[in-house]
Amino acid sequence: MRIVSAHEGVIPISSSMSNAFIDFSTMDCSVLALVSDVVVDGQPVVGYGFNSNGRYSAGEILRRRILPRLLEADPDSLLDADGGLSPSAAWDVVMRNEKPGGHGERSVAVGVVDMALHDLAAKVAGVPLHRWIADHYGDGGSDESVFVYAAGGYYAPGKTLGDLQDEMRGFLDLGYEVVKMKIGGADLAEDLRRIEAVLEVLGGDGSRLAVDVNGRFDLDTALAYGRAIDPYGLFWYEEVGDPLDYHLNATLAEHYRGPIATGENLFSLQDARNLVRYGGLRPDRDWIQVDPALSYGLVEYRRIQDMLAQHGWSSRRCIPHGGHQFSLHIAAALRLGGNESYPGEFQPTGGFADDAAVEGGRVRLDDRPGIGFEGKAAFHRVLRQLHA
Ligand SMILES: O=C([O-])CC(=O)C(=O)O
Ligand SMILES: [Mg+2]
Repeated sequence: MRIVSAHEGVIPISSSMSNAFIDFSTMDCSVLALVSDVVVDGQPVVGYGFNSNGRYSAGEILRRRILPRLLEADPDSLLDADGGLSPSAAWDVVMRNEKPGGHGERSVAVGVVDMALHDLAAKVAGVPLHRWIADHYGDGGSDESVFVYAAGGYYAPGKTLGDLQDEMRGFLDLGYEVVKMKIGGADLAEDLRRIEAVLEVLGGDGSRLAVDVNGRFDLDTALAYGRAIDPYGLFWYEEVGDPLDYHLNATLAEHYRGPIATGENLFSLQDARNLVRYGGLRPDRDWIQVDPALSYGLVEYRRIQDMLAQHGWSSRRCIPHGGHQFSLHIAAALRLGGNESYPGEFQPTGGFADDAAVEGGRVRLDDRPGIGFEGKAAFHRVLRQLHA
């Protein structure tokens, strides 16, 4: 098989909400279609990718470096020994002449391509991506359903405590059992009022509430909030300091007893390894949130999984950031602990297939070939326009 053309674009996923660090008024996202020469039912098979949420589009890197390398490569160099598309062979091709380190937005660009390659490979094989991953990288099987938590609880102009409670009630009505809200964008007293408002909706059960600081706190603030929220017994305390400040994280882990989660802004094997080496995370309770779409794709994510296993970490301690369908397949096939979900935000990319129902806090995988963007009508319309 051959990739005959690549069609890259940028779409807005903007909104009026904010976390503790950024607002999303100008947030956008790279989208990609890779058209192959394989024809099914009279149509070429096309692989789609996009760059999750929270980092801006990476079109310049895609157009100037990554896609030209892919399209100009000897087509056979992109195939495995059986003649199937090999995302890991393609990874070596698109990363040729790139220095190590300084991952920046390059990892985002490669992640978009890696997602589209995996979508394409599974579609050509005629199987859902989780099955393709299980067969090629996993133990041959996959989890039938995946734990998902509903992320939201952003700051927004005019948003009241009642609005926050309604948002969380909406998540529970959809079938979620664990919800996440932002903190760190207000002072401690105000954030505690917000947390307690959400706990009221959860019947006082802190183990069903995660809070996310988006890297805002210095060490003193991290510890002060930690002392204040400790009695709630929360699901996790997320990305408390700068993502690369491993010492802050390690000090926090010495003082805060509850689970800590981090990793959504670590974009490489090397950064993730440094987190495990120096970040003080505890494999019996903490969570690693590396997002395969932002961090050089599934090819790199598998390297991260191998590294974690070497350090005694179970794959079940990983719950990727991003709330996208790609990681849902990865979570099922690599037997992760779950996946984030965005029932309300980041449209049209956010969320799973239109018919994906959450039951008891878990979502079942469907049988559409590939990632299954075709089951997410509004997003699929955008993706189809790329190569119309
Ligand atoms: O607000 C964001 O950028 C998204 C985020 O941290 C998350 O999903 O955990
Ligand atoms: Mg986060």
